[in-house]
Amino acid sequence: MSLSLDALGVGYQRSPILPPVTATAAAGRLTVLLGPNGSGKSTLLRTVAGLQPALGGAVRLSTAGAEPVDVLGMGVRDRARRVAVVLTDRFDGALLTGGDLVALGRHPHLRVGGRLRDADRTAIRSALSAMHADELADRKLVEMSDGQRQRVLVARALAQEPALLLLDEPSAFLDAPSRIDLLAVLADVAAERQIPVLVSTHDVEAAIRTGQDGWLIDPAAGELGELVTGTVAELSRAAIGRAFDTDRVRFDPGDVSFRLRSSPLDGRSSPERHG
Ligand SMILES: Nc1ncnc2c1ncn2[C@@H]1O[C@H](COP(=O)(O)OP(=O)(O)OP(=O)(O)O)[C@@H](O)[C@H]1O
Repeated sequence: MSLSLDALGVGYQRSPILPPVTATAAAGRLTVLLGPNGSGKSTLLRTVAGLQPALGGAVRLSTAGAEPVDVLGMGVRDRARRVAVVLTDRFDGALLTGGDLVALGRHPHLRVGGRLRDADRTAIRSALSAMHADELADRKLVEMSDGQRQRVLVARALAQEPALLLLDEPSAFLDAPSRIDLLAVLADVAAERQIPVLVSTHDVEAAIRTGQDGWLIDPAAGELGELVTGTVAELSRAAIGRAFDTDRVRFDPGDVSFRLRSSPLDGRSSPERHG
């Protein structure tokens, strides 16, 4: 199952914020969506997910040997079965347990009456396990760290058993090691489930270390910006710098990090210890 955008029109009130987007995200691979603040990552993801109207074009899911299906033309219930979305909004359900929350992911698959069956319980367990969150099944959300809560939110999306997983900035509240770890787990999920996983992130360094393919929005290219695609290694060589560099900060592809053009740390040898 791969995702392809065909001249997808992205914008608000009929005004595009990007040129028509044509790109693919392969099954089994983690595709990271990168771009500076305000470049259009969330708007693009929301449009792919069908959460806001496309200004034109198509979003298709293709499986080898079968006709591609048009995501934007699907009914709401059908789309909920195939496309899972994790957004940045804080989840308001603090008294639910992790298991309760993940069970909500089964909702599109339940029959009238909404009782969980064995297959649903298996999907819930497998989603928690894929996110290394088995021990959170009985813990209340209010008693979880941001990182634990994020894993359970992603597990809820996996419990949908989607053909496509979309995540908007899932690592926003996480520390640096947890950000890398979450992206690495998402790469495993893509490989194990053989689905495309498309994730937007501000953490370019973690994305390059863990992602496989990238979609990069370069807002300075052309009138409306440009979407550049490639492997993360290809993007990091020049395109990341073109999109993100400023007068004061530049991306160093050699050690995959942003640096001040003149750093106050230049010439300092090691931290001083006190006490
Ligand atoms: N509801 C809206 N109506 C009109 N324009 C909007 C709306 N929401 C966002 N925009 C504009 O669309 C552009 C892209 O915003 P978007 O939130 O998609 O960018 P982003 O790359 O996700 O940003 P960030 O990295 O800061 O989260 C911005 O210029 C923004 O001002």
